[in-house]
Amino acid sequence: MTAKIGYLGPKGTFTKLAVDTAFNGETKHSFDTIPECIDAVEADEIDVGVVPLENAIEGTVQLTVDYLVHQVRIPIMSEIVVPIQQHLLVSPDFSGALTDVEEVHSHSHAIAQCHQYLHKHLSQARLCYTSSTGKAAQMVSETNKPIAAIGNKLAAKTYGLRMIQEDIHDFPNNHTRFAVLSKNKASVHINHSVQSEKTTLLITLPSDYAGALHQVLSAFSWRKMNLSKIESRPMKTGLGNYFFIIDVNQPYDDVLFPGVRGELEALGCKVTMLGTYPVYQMDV
Ligand SMILES: O=C(O)C(=O)C[C@]1(C(=O)O)C=C[C@@H](O)C=C1
Repeated sequence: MTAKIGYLGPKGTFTKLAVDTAFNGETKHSFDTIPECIDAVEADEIDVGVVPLENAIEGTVQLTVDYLVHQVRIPIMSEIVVPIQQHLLVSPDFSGALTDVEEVHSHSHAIAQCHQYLHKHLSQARLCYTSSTGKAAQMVSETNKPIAAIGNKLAAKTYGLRMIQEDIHDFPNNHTRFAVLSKNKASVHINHSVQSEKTTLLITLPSDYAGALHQVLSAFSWRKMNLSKIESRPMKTGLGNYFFIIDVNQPYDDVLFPGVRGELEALGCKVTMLGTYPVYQMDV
């Protein structure tokens, strides 16, 4: 049976670009928000959900991480990494200069990736945040007002917009990681070569004491387990309470990971695995 793939939509988002590159043949369903997409996987309305996880310039997509940690626990089955190029999109009828643009619409992450450009060239324009870059492009296509969207070439094509300025992101090596979420591994078919394997752990420390994080990291370090990311997020139980999300650059195994878990649990930590999965780096 063909898997149903959900993504942060509407058409023309970077998530849709990632989904189109990674999956072919499957049916694709657009969701307006990240929580709606994750909820649909949880409710078995779709088999797979694809949502943004982290951008090279702006960092973690907090909404995705917090939703996966606090609301709905669905394993990460794969990670897709795609290059990100942000363009300034206007209606084909817009004939003014950049200084005539009154508003710039986009997703907060896309706006953040272009802060310097906006500061230098569009300081008069009001910044308006949308649920995705595709949504911003759709809005620009539906009005006669002198407004612009930040988005990709697919959005320009999908909504018939003109790219008034290409490549407006502030740093060149721009990529975003997308999480492929599913309850069932068999639903995820990505026909690309695997670049690496990763395991993401959620670790809660028992209480704030000197050297706690050092002890946690030691459990990985003396086993020579390479970490590619460590990030703390509030537990939402009060100021000063954090959990850590740790990416380990290797797949789960039956010796090292149980060893780490046992050691950390002996220290009073709680360890939860958010996924052990292949990473696919793609050109879109
Ligand atoms: O709005 C989109 O196009 C998305 O897919 C979301 C998102 C993000 O959340 O980071 C994805 C990639 C880009 O970094 C900008 C926006």
